Amino acid sequence: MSTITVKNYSKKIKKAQILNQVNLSLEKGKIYGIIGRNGSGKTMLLRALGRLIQPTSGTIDFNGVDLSNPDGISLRAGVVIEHAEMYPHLTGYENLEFLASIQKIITPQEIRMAMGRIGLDPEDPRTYKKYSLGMKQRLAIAQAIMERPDYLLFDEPTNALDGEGLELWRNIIEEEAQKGAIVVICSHDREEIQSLSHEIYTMHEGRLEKYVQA
Ligand SMILES: Nc1ncnc2c1ncn2[C@@H]1O[C@H](COP(=O)(O)OP(=O)(O)OP(=O)(O)O)[C@@H](O)[C@H]1O
Repeated sequence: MSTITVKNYSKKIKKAQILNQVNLSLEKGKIYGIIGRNGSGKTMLLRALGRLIQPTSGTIDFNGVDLSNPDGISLRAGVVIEHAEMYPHLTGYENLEFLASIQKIITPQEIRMAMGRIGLDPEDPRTYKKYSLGMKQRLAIAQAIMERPDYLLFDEPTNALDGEGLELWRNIIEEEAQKGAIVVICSHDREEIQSLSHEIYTMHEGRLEKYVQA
């Protein structure tokens, strides 16, 4: 079974211990929820999983192979963490088309499908700067799923979504997990996390613990 394993992962920035000996094992096809207060380290953990930061100590491996030295491993992450960098003068579709031109692994039809799954119209002539916050969030979700990632990382992905957007997003993550993706979601919204996740963890001052329901 494909597994991502985080072992004793710590991250210090200046004197602050942002992640403290984090251990976590993520399996294919499962949805993981992480809850925690502002500043507890959730985003930093997602950045670690997305390999956007390097640990001060500890490792992340995929099926036993260290991901900091990932020769020969093809593991695609779909990430919705920070405000996505998009071109303001391009339409949503044109932005995704540009991003897809980097890896060249998907067709225009697949870009359109990804947009359709989250309720965006690929033919919408509006440029990104005219998008509402919720539309921007939907476009970031479309970008994250369009290249069929092996794992998906979402940081508070739904705070600007309306009811319809939320429903579409929930369907997407359930479908992606069923297709075999690993999905990790960080949120303050305990109820949302509880309704979606197979396993839940709490983050507190950089320490991760399994959440045991009372
Ligand atoms: N670039 C940085 N340099 C120094 N400290 C940082 C940096 N980025 C984040 N931090 C600190 O790391 C800690 C964890 O931040 P993080 O963004 O992971 O929290 P979070 O749990 O995602 O919070 P929120 O719920 O507000 O999004 C915070 O104390 C924050 O101030």
